[in-house]
Amino acid sequence: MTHDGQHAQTMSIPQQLYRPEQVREHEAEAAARAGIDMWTLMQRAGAAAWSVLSDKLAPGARIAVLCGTGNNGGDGYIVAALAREAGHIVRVFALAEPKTTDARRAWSEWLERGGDVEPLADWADAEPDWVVDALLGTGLQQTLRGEICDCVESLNEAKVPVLALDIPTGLHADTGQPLGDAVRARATVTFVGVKRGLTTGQAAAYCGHVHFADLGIQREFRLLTEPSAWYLQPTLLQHSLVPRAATAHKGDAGHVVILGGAAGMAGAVRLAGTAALRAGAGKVTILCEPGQEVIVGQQPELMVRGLEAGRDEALSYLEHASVLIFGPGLGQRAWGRDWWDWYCARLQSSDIDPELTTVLDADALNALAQARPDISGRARWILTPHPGEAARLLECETQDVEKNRWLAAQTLQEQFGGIVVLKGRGSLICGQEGIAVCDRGTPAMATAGMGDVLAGMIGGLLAQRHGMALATEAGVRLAVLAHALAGESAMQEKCPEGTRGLMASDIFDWIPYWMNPNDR
Ligand SMILES: NC(=O)C1=CN([C@@H]2O[C@H](COP(=O)(O)OP(=O)(O)OC[C@H]3O[C@@H](n4cnc5c(N)ncnc54)[C@H](O)[C@@H]3O)[C@@H](O)[C@H]2O)[C@@H](O)CC1
Ligand SMILES: Nc1ncnc2c1ncn2[C@@H]1O[C@H](COP(=O)(O)OP(=O)(O)O)[C@@H](O)[C@H]1O
Ligand SMILES: [K+]
Repeated sequence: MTHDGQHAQTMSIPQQLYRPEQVREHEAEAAARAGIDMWTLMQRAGAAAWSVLSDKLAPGARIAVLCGTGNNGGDGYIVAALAREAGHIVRVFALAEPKTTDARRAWSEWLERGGDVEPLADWADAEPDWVVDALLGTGLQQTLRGEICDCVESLNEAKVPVLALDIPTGLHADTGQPLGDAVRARATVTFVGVKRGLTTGQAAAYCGHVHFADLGIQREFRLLTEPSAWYLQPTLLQHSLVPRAATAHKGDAGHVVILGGAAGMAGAVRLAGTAALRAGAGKVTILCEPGQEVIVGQQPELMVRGLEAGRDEALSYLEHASVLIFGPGLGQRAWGRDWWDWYCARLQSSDIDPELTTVLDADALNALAQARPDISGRARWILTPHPGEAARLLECETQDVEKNRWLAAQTLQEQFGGIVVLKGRGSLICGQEGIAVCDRGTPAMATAGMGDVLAGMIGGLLAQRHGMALATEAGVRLAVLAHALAGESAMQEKCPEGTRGLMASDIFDWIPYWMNPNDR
């Protein structure tokens, strides 16, 4: 067995993400164009996985390699052989004999070199320091059952560190949802193209750190198929958020108008308004329920006006707005509902410019879900639903949204137009340019008001987009990414590795940090 070192290197996740079928369909042709056969590709996959695993092991470590009957199992036999060559104690446990030609070759080479294959159910006898999950890769077809399911369950219970090959067994490589149960891996090394299911849904709970190995065929593969999604990386902020001109004045940085803040919920508009300012908006005006001005006005940079619902005075603010954020703290009482009706009517009559970039958030999304007015596509909407709001808009259950977040985001975009941000771990941004995913952020961000801050950041950044030569969709992607990174930084500052106790307002100080990536 050759150790193909040159192509065994792993790299950071590239921007291009693919559906698993794309990888399956094109990997053989890509390999052929690169002048290698599938056996060589399998050897490279095994070597790449070994290079990740070997960094984690103490000398003489015990390793259990769990192999399925497909090519994923084939990769496993190769890792096993390389680990043994390196002097580790390696035992292989298999579901059954391999079924594919290449996997059989890897299996027989393992046996020829004196390796043994034991029944899968006995894996725990090895008392392993690390387990290699080579049970199922992209060939997973249905919910895990029987022996494989028992094995995954016992593996997760044992809490032993696992390196998953290509994808943790049981995780759907497109949706990032476990089919029944799935392996909770410490790390995953994925091959040829990064499957987009590694970046959203439940993936973060199963994949651990994701490594990527292109196996030396990336160039050929990319020529054969278009990416299905784009992976957002912090470097994007550096490329896109150019410094403001030395001669800038506040008029260049746009005016954000926020409509919301009913009695008892004024905090939401205050959070959104402050976030817009921290994102760099030139000025921010809040239109809230009369009586709430004092709460909003405690942030002195915010301009604030209490307005009874349906007052056309609001039009004079919107005429001078670069961006409208409609919905934070709008509430579901008459005040909020009447503003929604007013908005729909004024949009219909073009008293509100249909070109006005408008972030619809929170209760404006609930109003949209209930009323379903015939104005979608008339406005430059950016919808920012969390999965619950998305379910209301799609008239389904939250779990249906989570089952396939790509599909949910795409369907919302088709139904309502504009740009859709489906929030939650692995936030998706879907618009004319396709779908992008942000898998940054922390569970500490699952707290009240964090969505208001995001709406504010989107509005604040888009208000400046002309000065920055930034397209709207690109601006939304950047705001989502900067929001997630600001959340990570704020939690890191309070308690490295912490996951609770963050407040939405804690991230304000980190917004300028991520909005100025070129200035550091
Ligand atoms: N062909 C090659 O040389 C290469 C293959 N690669 C590996 O090959 C994998 C894909 O290989 P395969 O297409 O053979 O697929 P898998 O190895 O993922 O598994 C397919 C086998 O599992 C069975 N199966 C599917 N769902 C099941 C379930 N729920 N319960 C029990 N059994 C189930 C199928 O009937 C089939 O026998 C990739 O994920 C990757 O790890 C990569 O290493 C690249 C190179
Ligand atoms: N586990 C998580 N990982 C990463 N980001 C998260 C996580 N949970 C929540 N977030 C982010 O925090 C924000 C919460 O928004 P939302 O649910 O609208 O909260 P609220 O309505 O209370 O303001 C979203 O941007 C979401 O993507
Ligand atoms: K696997």
